[in-house]
Amino acid sequence: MATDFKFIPLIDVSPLLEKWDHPNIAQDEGVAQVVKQLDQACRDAGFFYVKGHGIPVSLMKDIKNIAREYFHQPYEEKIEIKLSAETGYRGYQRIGENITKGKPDIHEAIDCYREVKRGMYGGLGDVMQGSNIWPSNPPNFKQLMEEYIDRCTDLSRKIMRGIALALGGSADEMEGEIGGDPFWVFRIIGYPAASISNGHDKAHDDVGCGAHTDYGLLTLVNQDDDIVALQVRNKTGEWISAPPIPGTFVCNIGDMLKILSNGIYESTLHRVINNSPKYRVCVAYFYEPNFDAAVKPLDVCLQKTGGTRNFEGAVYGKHLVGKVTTNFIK
Ligand SMILES: N=C(N)NCCCC[C@H](N)C(=O)O
Ligand SMILES: O=C(O)CCC(=O)C(=O)O
Ligand SMILES: [Fe+2]
Repeated sequence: MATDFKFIPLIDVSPLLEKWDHPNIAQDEGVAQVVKQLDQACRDAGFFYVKGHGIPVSLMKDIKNIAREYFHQPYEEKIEIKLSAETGYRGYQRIGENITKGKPDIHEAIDCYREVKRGMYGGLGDVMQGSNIWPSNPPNFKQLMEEYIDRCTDLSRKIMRGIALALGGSADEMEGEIGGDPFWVFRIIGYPAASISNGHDKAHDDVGCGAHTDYGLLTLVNQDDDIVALQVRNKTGEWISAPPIPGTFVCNIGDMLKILSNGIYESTLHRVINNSPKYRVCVAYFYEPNFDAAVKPLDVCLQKTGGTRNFEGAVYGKHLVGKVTTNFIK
């Protein structure tokens, strides 16, 4: 992250969503305002809240509540959809099974990915091969989550158009070979309430998710309304809270956008600490490049940064597989 930001800005993206496929989008005054705010937020913090996003707040709430219902079940029920290498790393992981920088994360989760069919990306796709596994309870879980995922994909594509303009590119700069057929990752996460010891409440600073960056282009975080737990690191190393703002998404930049922008934007470190006496639910949608995209700095960003590549290129699918295969305790 480039600056010592103290808070995360809130952006109303509705003017961008109204004009997202307009041929003269770059000339529109309302869109230009949104683009300017996106650019500032991406440079300063790599994080921003989004409102005016068009996803019904009732749906945002429903999926958190249905996730809460799922996590509330006994372990034997939850483990019916166990994540393993055989399921293409899809399914349920118990508390402490995901590790970040060698330490177990104090969260449980269901991981989902866009479907990968056999041979779809040659050998590159083998590890991720499979379709999502959904719990049978609550009964409408799959249907609701799939509807939500579709809406997040659509919203992310439109926000990425604004970010492409912010970088000085054309609106569809991040489509085609880069993200025309975007891969996505979806995590339904539950963080246990802070533990109580010696008969009195004591926050233990259990790390719900250790400091990390996200892997792709753009993340949409839908977090519980009443718990402050997500923290974002600024340039001096201070942890800045991203408190819930009901009805909004917390958005952040992933590693692939850092490379594409040649470092004009960075993927900011963040972590989760749930010190509240309540169980916290968060549903995170990750919009990523095409699985087989060879990601390298965009020409327009190279020109702005003096012409030298600040990062090695990366094949997105390889980056993902590298993470996924080292994220779990054996
Ligand atoms: N798909 C994404 N971005 N997942 C974020 C989880 C981050 C924690 C993971 N153990 C890690 O170390 O990356
Ligand atoms: O729980 C949160 O607020 C964010 C989770 C997160 O950073 C992630 O899953 O990548
Ligand atoms: Fe994250």
